[in-house]
Amino acid sequence: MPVFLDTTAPGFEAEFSALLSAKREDSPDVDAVVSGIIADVRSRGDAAVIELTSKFDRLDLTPETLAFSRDEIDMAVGDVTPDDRAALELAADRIRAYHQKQMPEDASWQDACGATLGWRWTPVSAAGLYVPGGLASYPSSVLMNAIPAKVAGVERLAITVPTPDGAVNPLVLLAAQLSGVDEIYRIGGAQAIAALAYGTDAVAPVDKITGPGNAFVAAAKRRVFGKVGIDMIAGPSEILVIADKDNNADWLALDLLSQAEHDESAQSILITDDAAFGRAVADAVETRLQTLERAAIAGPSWRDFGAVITVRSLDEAAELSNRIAPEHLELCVADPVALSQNTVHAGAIFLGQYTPEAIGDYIGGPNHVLPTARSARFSSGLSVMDFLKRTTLSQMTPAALRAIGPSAETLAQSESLEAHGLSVRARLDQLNR
Ligand SMILES: NC(=O)c1ccc[n+]([C@@H]2O[C@H](COP(=O)([O-])OP(=O)(O)OC[C@H]3O[C@@H](n4cnc5c(N)ncnc54)[C@H](O)[C@@H]3O)[C@@H](O)[C@H]2O)c1
Ligand SMILES: N[C@H](CO)Cc1c[nH]c[nH+]1
Ligand SMILES: [Zn+2]
Repeated sequence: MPVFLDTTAPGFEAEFSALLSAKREDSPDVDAVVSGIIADVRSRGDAAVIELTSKFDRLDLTPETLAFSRDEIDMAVGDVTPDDRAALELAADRIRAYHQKQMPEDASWQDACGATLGWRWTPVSAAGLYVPGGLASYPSSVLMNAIPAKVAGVERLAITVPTPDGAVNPLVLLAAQLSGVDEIYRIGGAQAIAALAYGTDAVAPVDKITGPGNAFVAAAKRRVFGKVGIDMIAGPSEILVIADKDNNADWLALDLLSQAEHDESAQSILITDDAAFGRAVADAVETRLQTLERAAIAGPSWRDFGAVITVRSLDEAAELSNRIAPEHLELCVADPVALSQNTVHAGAIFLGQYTPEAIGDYIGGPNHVLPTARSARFSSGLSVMDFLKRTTLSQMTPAALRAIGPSAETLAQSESLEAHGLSVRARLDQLNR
């Protein structure tokens, strides 16, 4: 059973804190394993990647077969049904349209002393996109990573996706084709992240790695950060549903299970102002678990990390939501827009009972790679900005240098940085001659 909490009950604060701090991933063991894998890939390159892929994905590769060939991709994509293709194309179009609106503008202006200042956005040259493939395969994650990169103008896009036992989802390959990916490697886990970061003979290194994955992938991204950029650590999925009693309990049960089925460490929480409705949703979850094919994953996730919290008011629900800072927040209440004004820490908000979170996972348009583990307090979901860098621009005229240069010289002296001051002074002396 998930935990049932009530804000009016004694001991609520302690139980709520325990829920917030529940350890759901990244044990020290994982980090030790990952550190060994990265060191191995750095020293033995393709040989290590091949050996680890055989061990973890039960797939024997050679340096030549690490990447899918064009023929393999064309052949697999040829098997995609027209309905699947149409759905993926619609998703790609909607995700592209949404992300195009995120493109920031360059800026340039002349200030009062005549200096021209501004900034310019440029894309990273090469991005590596991790597509999870262990417990499920994620064509949608290909679109969510590759399309913003392409919109940003990234020149080279490489995907890594594990294919356990060699099983490939042709939609992953089609999604890569639709979004303009250049290379697809059938490797996963920490070895894939290490290959993208440090390069091997078969995999050229990239500048930035994005994409979600399990605890091994997350630990590897943490470790390679600095050598390459990373987007975030997107861990096991989470959903928080805030609902009043005027909802369909079965719909909400399915929404909770939609994230529970990703991973045994996923977290699904319902907050409601009606205790009886909370019970009804929990019962509906149990009923659905009896027939759900992925109950083996969703069941443990719901029972170990799930929660139903009864609150006195929706304002109190919003306060708790901000403390949880969930990856996904569904607002199934009479006025979701008004409530959303108060829910400020969440990766993505889904407004109203006709907006199941699953719409956002696939087709809504916004990105589904989102901050987890309470990091929505300080970070945002994947976007075009993750593939761009902002370079500042400054141009002084002689008059501008005369106006502000002496202050630079003063500040350089205060830091005892002689050459700094002299580099300004030399120019001022010349101008004053
Ligand atoms: N936040 C998001 O946007 C988002 C989107 C999709 C999926 N997800 C999450 O991504 C995760 C996907 O996980 P997954 O496992 O299905 O796929 P995955 O591709 O992340 O991991 C599979 C790889 O893990 C490695 N691995 C497995 N066991 C290992 C071990 N004992 N030692 C070393 N390496 C090992 C293997 O190399 C394997 O190829 C889930 O947690 C899901 O919730 C998140
Ligand atoms: N809900 C996941 C992010 O937590 C994304 C996803 C992909 N496919 C289905 N769902
Ligand atoms: Zn999902």
